[in-house]
Amino acid sequence: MTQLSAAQKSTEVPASPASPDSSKALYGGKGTRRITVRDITAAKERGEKWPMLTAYDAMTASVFDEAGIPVMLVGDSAGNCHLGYETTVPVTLDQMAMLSAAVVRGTSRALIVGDLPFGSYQEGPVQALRSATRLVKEAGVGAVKLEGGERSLAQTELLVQSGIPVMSHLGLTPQSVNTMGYRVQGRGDEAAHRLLNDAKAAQDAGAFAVVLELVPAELAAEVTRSLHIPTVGIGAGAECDAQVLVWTDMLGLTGGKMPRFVKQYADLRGVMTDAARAFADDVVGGAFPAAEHAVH
Ligand SMILES: Nc1nc(=O)c2c([nH]1)NC[C@@H]1CN(c3ccc(C(=O)N[C@@H](CCC(=O)O)C(=O)O)cc3)CN21
Ligand SMILES: CC(C)C(=O)C(=O)O
Ligand SMILES: [Mg+2]
Repeated sequence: MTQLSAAQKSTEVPASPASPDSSKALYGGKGTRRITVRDITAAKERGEKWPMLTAYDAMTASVFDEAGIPVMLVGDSAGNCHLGYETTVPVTLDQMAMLSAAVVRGTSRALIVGDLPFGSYQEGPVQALRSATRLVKEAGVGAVKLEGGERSLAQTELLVQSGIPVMSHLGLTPQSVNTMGYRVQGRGDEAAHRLLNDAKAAQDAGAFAVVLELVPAELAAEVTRSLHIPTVGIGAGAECDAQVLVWTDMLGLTGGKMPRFVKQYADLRGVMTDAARAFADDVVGGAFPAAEHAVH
């Protein structure tokens, strides 16, 4: 066995609560192995905030992985943002399996969460287990997400008992657009109480995290304080443990009217439009290909 140097030994001294061990951080930490749901649980205990982005393909996912994004969601928002549908409702489990597999292949560090699409878990726990098992075995996801608290309780329990980590999704649940519409959820005492109950039910059923979509910030803060699992906000204020955005919204690729919770960090749509026009102009004008692009 090799002797540890003094410097190596000193890194093993447990961090005091006053100076949290930043080497373990989900974002900006030193870890290189793939993140697990246990790392997510530990982050809540440290009071650490973390970012999540959606991804639908290997290349985009590899960029976010290299940027250090610790958790990626293969969202059924792929319906809108990748497949050209109006809503997430038509998305199939076959499509989610294909996209999830690509995102897993494109990443080495992020925890990949696969969204269970509409119709793949509503029939009951057995259907949910069959669907989630496909995403785990065929695509290699580390966890799945499903919409609903109380109404998806039996599904969450069976998946967790079977060894599949579950992220729950409450508030605006887009798969229920035909009954709920796209509206803020949890406004008013009764609705707020129902949401808090749903969150606790998801936690008790074994969920490792809960997405809160379009929920009043004060209510999301209360849920965050009440749970020992992290809350992941989207339009749910700053007090959530984590934040998620749809990647094409965040990078300005989606186009059209954005939900007000979106912050745009780039203008990919503008960049790509300009590049496509520059290429087209070069082809039409004869500037491309130049001599160095030809083979002889
Ligand atoms: N591109 C994209 N981004 C998303 O965030 C997203 C999807 N697609 N598809 C799946 C769901 C659907 N989501 C949505 C869809 C619409 C609103 C929306 O219309 N919000 C309005 C009104 C809210 C209200 O005041 O009640 C808003 O201005 O935020 C919000 C979230 C979030 N998800
Ligand atoms: C917006 C997030 C939470 C989602 O469910 C999705 O992208 O499908
Ligand atoms: Mg979704």
